[in-house]
Amino acid sequence: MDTIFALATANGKAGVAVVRVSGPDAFSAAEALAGDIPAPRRAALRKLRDPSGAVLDEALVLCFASGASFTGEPVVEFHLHGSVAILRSVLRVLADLPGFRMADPGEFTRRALDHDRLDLTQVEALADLIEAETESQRVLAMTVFSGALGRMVEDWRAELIAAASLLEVTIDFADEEVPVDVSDDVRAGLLRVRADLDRQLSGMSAAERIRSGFEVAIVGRPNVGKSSLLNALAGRDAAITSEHAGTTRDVIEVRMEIAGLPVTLLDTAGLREAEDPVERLGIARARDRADTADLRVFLLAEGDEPELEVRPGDLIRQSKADLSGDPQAISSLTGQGIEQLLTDLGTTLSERVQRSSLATRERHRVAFLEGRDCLDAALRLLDLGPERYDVASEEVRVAIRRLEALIGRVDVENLLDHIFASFCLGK
Ligand SMILES: Nc1nc2c(c(=O)[nH]1)N(C=O)[C@@H](CNc1ccc(C(=O)N[C@@H](CCC(=O)O)C(=O)O)cc1)CN2
Ligand SMILES: Nc1nc2c(ncn2[C@@H]2O[C@H](COP(=O)(O)OP(=O)(O)OP(=O)(O)O)[C@@H](O)[C@H]2O)c(=O)[nH]1
Ligand SMILES: [Mg+2]
Repeated sequence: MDTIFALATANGKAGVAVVRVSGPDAFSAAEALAGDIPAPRRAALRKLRDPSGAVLDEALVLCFASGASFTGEPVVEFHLHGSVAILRSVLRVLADLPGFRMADPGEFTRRALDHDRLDLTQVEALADLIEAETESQRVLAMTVFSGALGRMVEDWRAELIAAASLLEVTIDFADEEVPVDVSDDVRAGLLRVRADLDRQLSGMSAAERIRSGFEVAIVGRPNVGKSSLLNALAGRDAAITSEHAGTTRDVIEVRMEIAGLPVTLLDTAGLREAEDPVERLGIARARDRADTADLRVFLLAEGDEPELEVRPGDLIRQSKADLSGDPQAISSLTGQGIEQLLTDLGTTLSERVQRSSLATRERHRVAFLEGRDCLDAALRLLDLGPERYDVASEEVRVAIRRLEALIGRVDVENLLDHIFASFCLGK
């Protein structure tokens, strides 16, 4: 097996840059560059030299023994001064060591998976953790990274194995005169797992929103102040505003965090019967995006009615409070009601992620659905009586395999490339 190395920290100038080395010969990198192998888990200050003896940097060297590292392999870290030139010189020395090569993106984590340091759900969660930009994303990713989904799958697995074994014992003793009816116990076990699967499935859209974010569209007639509101909510001048009705044509997107949740705010073209063909295209886009958004903020001038269907959770506000003097209205000019609108958006969105599942990905959903189908089939067979117990237990075994694929217990080679494709170099 190759020994791999890569910059583990972000590219470019920095206070400190960490180069990570993992593999059977990792310690020889410490020897080659630092002259000795510091005691494991003790950061040691060393002059790093190239083979000619020239000093490349004065750095911290940190070794992890095989079986007690992130990857499970011997690992050496060089904590360098974050200079592009130092980094290049150190990487060159490493590349010249026999059996050493640059790591592929995600390859350290892949080795951690291969050495059972992480299960597949934890690998995915690690990718999410690194991508996390909001508080809710960090909390969800951290929960799964701590192994919560993996433990849940292990519990289901244990419950299902117990059920299948009960059935199989009954089959084995079918000829003997021991009339034990196991069907109630088996049914209870299958139903427990089934209920958990249902709960996870119904919480998936919330989890997906935490991962990918909510879309909130600001809609209303031209000139009511939608773009001004977008700018006020985002706290920056993201969209052009003007006194001309029909200013906004394309959908303007602004990413922000509301109540710890990732939100994309959409500013849209004002809705009206327009003559101008470009404006008409903009309005068609506005309608489409408002329709698919998770939530709409209807911004109205005095006397306006919402132009589109108002769905549960949608917010309706009157604009330009400073002109109307209406204490219920909001004003992007004075800021009246803007904080409250953010609070209301946060409350509405938070309610939607209350019962988030731990499963966030399509492959989780597919495994849950397939597992549940097998359990349903098993439950139906169970009702047909002991002659069908063998087929029922086979269905339970298939359910177990489907769920095992979640944590990578069964062969998932073909999945790995897909999962690791999203990793950054050095992870
Ligand atoms: N410098 C540095 N910081 C880092 C990492 C790293 O690799 N290097 N990590 C990497 O992403 C994270 C920490 N993750 C780690 C996970 C496990 C082990 C480890 O050595 N595990 C052993 C021993 C456990 C123990 O002593 O408690 C083990 O699990 O057997 C080290 C780091 C975040 N910070
Ligand atoms: N007095 C006052 N004027 C506002 C307020 N909000 C927006 N305006 C003004 O109203 C005009 C229209 O604002 P925009 O934000 O461009 O309106 P819009 O809804 O995006 O308009 P379209 O893009 O054409 O659909 C501009 O002149 C803004 O300065 C407000 O709260 N108070
Ligand atoms: Mg506008």
